[in-house]
Amino acid sequence: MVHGRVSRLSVHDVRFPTSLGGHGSDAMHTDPDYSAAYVVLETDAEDGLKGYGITFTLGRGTEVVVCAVNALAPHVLNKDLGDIVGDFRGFYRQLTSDGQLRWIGAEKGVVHLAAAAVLSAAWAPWAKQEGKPLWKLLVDMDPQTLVSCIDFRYITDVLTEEEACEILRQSQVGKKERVEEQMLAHGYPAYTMSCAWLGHPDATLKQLCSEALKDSWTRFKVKVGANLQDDIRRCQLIKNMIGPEKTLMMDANQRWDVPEAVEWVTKLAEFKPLWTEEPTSPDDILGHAAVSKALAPLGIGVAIGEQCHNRVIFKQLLEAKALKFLQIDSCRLGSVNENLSVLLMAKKFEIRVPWGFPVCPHLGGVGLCELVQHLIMFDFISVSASQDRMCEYVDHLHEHFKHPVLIREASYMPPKDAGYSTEMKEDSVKRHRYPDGEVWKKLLTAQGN
Ligand SMILES: C[C@H](O)[C@@H](O)[C@@H](O)[C@H](O)C(=O)O
Ligand SMILES: [Mg+2]
Repeated sequence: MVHGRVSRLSVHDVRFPTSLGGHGSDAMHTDPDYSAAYVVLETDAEDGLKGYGITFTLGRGTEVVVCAVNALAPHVLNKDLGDIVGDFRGFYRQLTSDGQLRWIGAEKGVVHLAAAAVLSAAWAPWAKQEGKPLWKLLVDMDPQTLVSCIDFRYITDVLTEEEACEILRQSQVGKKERVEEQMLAHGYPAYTMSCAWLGHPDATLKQLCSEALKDSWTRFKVKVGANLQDDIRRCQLIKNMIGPEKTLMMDANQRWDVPEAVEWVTKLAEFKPLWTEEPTSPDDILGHAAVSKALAPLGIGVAIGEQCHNRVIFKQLLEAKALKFLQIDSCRLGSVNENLSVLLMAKKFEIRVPWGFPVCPHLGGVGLCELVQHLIMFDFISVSASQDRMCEYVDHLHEHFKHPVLIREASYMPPKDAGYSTEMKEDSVKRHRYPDGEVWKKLLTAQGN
């Protein structure tokens, strides 16, 4: 079991100027600078153990998340990591139920993003001291211990602790084969979002798409939603390049009202997208149900999740059959703890619909690929055992991580290094710290700031 008392919490505002190249841009987030509130927990453990946690942001506003992390610090400081992970449910509850801070949450928005980073910073050393990558730590954990990390508050009407344990027990069958014959041999299938950000001109889109085809990618997502004529032109362009056999998905990032979403996507139906992502506000469960119902006859599913605050929203989306593809996000939800509850709920709800709510996580951001890869490995091996899932991939900023993702033949290969892959390179953090890192000093001076 992990040990070491948390002696210091530091949190860094780390930003990458991705907006300069239009990378990461969509119909609502036109100039994202992929950024992170990066948490480092130092301990008094003799091995010099540190915990690294990350939450993804878009540039401005990272300083607000940094503030929220600092506000949560008293819940972590001077605690023994063994006590934290030994009662992970209690620690999750403590962070998310702070009697004053919960008023500006609770379990949503900035404080929840901050809680996710702190929780991840506690998961990372646990895996590290056990000498396992996080996915393996989860896969090897006995069901009782695993569910003891989950806060079931607000979801016991659809998933109890006993049911969650039962799901995990049942999926013991075939686990060894899923690890060895599937994940270690072939990895977890992925799709690429890197070619078709909204701010990419057509020439860039073409070039990136042809490179992706050469690299064996068979599934592509394109940003839509700002201008219908542009969408038609860009979808046509991609479809011409990838051909009818390869898969296309569309992502509107909450741009439309409900009727507008149905009308707009119907006009793009000729490109046969597998899904339309975030057609409208992520808070509008019934709106998504209406869009799902209207688009089902066209064979287009609804995907949503990257801005769904917490497990309660997912519970409702599942109950209302408002989505077809469920997109967890390792930082939007309360780290591994809350993601586990959503994975298990998706499994529980599987029997309600013929398509079974495939979990296809969100990864468009810095560090998300590094984190979520652990969750999908665990999901496939210990929960879903389902072959018809895929995970997003974006080809940005991996070089800043100590243990970057490894993609082979358009699949995520299981990470081998012990830990949660959350640690960034010291030099990258130093150079990209906002506003005093060398990269920003130069940029801000050039902009006359
Ligand atoms: C601002 C971000 O890049 C988003 O556009 C991105 O996360 C996106 O929605 C995605 O699905 O990858
Ligand atoms: Mg998206």
